[in-house]
Amino acid sequence: MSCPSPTHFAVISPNPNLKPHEVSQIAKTPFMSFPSSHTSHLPLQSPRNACFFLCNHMNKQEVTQNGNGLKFVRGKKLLRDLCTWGIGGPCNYFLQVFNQTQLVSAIRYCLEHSIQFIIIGKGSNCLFDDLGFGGCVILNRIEFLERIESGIYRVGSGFQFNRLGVQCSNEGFTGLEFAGGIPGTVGGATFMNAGANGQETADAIDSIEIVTTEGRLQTLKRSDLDFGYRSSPFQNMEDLAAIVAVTFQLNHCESARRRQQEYLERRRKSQPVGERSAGSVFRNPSNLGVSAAELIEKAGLKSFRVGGAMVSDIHANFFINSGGSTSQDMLELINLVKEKVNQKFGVQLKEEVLYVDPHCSSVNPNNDK
Ligand SMILES: NC(=O)C1=CN([C@@H]2O[C@H](COP(=O)(O)OP(=O)(O)OC[C@H]3O[C@@H](n4cnc5c(N)ncnc54)[C@H](OP(=O)(O)O)[C@@H]3O)[C@@H](O)[C@H]2O)C=CC1
Ligand SMILES: C=C(O[C@H]1[C@H](O)[C@@H](CO)O[C@H](OP(=O)(O)OP(=O)(O)OC[C@H]2O[C@@H](n3ccc(=O)[nH]c3=O)[C@H](O)[C@@H]2O)[C@@H]1NC(C)=O)C(=O)O
Repeated sequence: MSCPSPTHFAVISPNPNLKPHEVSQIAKTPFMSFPSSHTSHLPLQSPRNACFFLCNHMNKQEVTQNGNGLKFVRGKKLLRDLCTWGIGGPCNYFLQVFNQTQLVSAIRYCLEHSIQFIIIGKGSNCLFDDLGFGGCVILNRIEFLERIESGIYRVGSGFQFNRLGVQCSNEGFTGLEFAGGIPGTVGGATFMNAGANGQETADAIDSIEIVTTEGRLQTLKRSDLDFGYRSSPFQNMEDLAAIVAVTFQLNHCESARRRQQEYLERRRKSQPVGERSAGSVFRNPSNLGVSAAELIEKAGLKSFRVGGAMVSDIHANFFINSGGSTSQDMLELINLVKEKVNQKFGVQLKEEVLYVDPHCSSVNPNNDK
């Protein structure tokens, strides 16, 4: 399906049966439940209609300002400019927040006006839809870094994770060397429990500050939280609005800097750095002793493509937007690869990337709990 432009949205009639509360309803839908041509399977009262309904109002007002002076850009911001895959249509509301006060204010505004919202960092683990997103995208720019004491860093959730990894390693602390090449934010890495080279984000965390959907601030101790491979309690936390800051506790280590540079070098050789990707598309299957990439390569799928979406010829678990990939191309490629790997090896791959439904919150389809 081609990407409708904002003007295209404007001529589509809203569904007259749709009530405002249905538009803002949070409906978490697993990635895997989307067939490759899901648009043709939608029932009439689907949230996709809700998206048309919202988008139909887009261009009337370009900026909405809330009581605290926050400016929401209306209907103009393209999601493809906010993610590493470079895919995605317009979002109905968009704003950037630079501190906790702005974040809380934005969340309250969305809640009071029944506008569904998502928080994004670098968009390095997201697949947006060509239809865009009918709610509000809040871009996290909370980027402070405080050195509390030796080896203890309190960092804004919008701080670049790779920058943090390089900085801590250069200062002689171990625990985040792997972060050196990860294109996300501290918030995204904590939410996903990002990992590489045998290290994981959660292992370096001391505490996490969050805002709840009621606008309350809470500090959670790492020792009270249950993290797993690419999983965090935040993926299932119903009253989480956003992670605001994370405190890391690291140990001194002479070789941290060298190790960080080695990891980065290894990444440059084994991954398609510089291409438009979202990192690993699938999680590695647990307890099989084989990686998702190996299975995809052995199924003969390196360089396999659907439209502008392509399996990387460098690393088979990286799918590339080789130019002009639509969200549909990428979804179809993901589904085809899953099918073929399942047919050949009887292994059901599970996505690591998150699909942001145009009318729903993004979801992690593979929460292990
Ligand atoms: N190992 C590697 O080489 C790579 C790893 N990655 C992983 O993906 C992560 C993605 O980071 P990033 O690009 O910043 O994330 P994204 O902008 O891609 O956001 C992905 C999702 O994470 C959640 N999220 C992000 N920030 C916050 C926050 N502050 N509070 C609460 N939830 C948040 C949101 O989920 P929701 O909308 O459901 O709330 C969001 O939809 C990386 O840090 C890493 O873990 C990505 C690429 C390569
Ligand atoms: C990129 C991500 O994280 C990466 C992380 O950077 C690397 C490095 O530690 O290890 C994981 O990849 P990975 O398991 O594919 O690691 P690699 O070391 O590249 O490959 C594992 C095995 O697969 C083989 N391999 C790799 C690529 C390929 O095209 N074909 C292939 O057969 C390799 O030879 C190796 O034997 C993380 N991915 C997951 C899903 O766990 C991400 O999360 O987005």
